[in-house]
Amino acid sequence: MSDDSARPRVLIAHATAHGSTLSIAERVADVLRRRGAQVAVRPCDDVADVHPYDAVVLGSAVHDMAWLPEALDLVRRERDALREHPVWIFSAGMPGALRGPWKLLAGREEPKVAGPALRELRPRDHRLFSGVIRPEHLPPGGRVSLRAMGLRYGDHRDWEAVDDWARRIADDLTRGGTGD
Ligand SMILES: Cc1cc2nc3c(=O)[nH]c(=O)nc-3n(C[C@H](O)[C@H](O)[C@H](O)COP(=O)(O)O)c2cc1C
Repeated sequence: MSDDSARPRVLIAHATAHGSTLSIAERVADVLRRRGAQVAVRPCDDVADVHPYDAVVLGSAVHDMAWLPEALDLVRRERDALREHPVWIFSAGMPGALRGPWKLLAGREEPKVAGPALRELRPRDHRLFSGVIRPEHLPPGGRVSLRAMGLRYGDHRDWEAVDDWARRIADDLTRGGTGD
């Protein structure tokens, strides 16, 4: 697609504490750009207005079963405008770091962590991706409880899962899924 007016403008807003949510946002952006979209990747705090965009992808790291405050602020601030847009949301957590019975937690966590965004924005889809978790990210108390859960520290990002999700978004946009 060479005519810019025909290329969907997509905002990918993210909230990150240690960078893995941003890396997922950038990966989604790469896929969408390859599929012809014009993509801006911005921290949630820097998003003043979503009106210039045709579609929005919103992602946050998960701390203590909830999105980071700056992502929740964006949902509150831009709720009405976001509801006029097709929105996809993702969370970056640690399902891939859990073992054994604790893995079951991940399925239960998925709808809970993005609760306010799911309720307020009615997104087309939500994914909980695995990010990166290192001991130095956690307070000492958190390290103790996560050790008890058999947490595996490390980089658990699943790029194939991220690419697959981004391709689905691109397919939806190509089918005219911008709601126009
Ligand atoms: C203080 C703290 C609390 C966390 N709490 C959760 C949680 O409740 N559920 C979860 O799935 N992941 C949790 N995580 C894991 C992070 O969400 C995960 O490492 C994510 O990739 C971090 O994204 P970021 O690198 O963009 O900050 C927590 C991480 C930290 C540092």
